[in-house]
Amino acid sequence: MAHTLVLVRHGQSEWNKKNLFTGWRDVELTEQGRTEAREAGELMKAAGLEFDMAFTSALKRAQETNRLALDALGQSGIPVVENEALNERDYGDLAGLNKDDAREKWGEEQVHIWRRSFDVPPPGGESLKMTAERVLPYFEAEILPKVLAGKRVLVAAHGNSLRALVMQLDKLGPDEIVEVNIATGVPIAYELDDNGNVISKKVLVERDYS
Ligand SMILES: O=C(O)[C@@H](CO)OP(=O)(O)O
Repeated sequence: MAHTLVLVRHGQSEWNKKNLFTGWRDVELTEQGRTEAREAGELMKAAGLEFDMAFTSALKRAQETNRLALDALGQSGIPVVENEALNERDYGDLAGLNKDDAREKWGEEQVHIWRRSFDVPPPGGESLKMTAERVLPYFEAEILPKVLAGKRVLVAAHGNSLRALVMQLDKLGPDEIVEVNIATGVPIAYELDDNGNVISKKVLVERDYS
């Protein structure tokens, strides 16, 4: 039997729009972000997807995306579990800084290492590896067992918490995940087998990363 697991990153946030490092800062969606969230719901509906439950982070940009997508799907009544294990990676001292200003100050290469290396944390923050070390145990303990028990599950979260999940599901190494970017509001629909291995993966829309 094929099990349904769909990942969706939140829609554009106020700080995505302003090009600021965000991390655990609890910023709002923009109007465009709300539209992206509704469109994600419509895309999932058009793909024939339905859910029994949803997981989201403790941050409102993911929670609102989840809510708007489920509304658009006509599934706003399903149980939703919120947990900070699914939060964006903590950007530490970079949170609130402009990404272009940071490149000017520390150089293109250093900022790229902080943003996309696997195990180099930004100052005072979390690397992708550290993020994965809290996302994956939560996934294994709380999400995957529900999926394998037959629940169709939506996970609405963040660029880097979802990269950790994609790394695990797609069996990517540290050198491969650094190339993966997950755009706002894009549903990634997986079918898993009874052992949690991926049978199929569909990215429901192409969108540029921001
Ligand atoms: O600022 C952030 O929290 C993240 C996601 O928007 O940025 P990055 O593109 O560096 O992963």
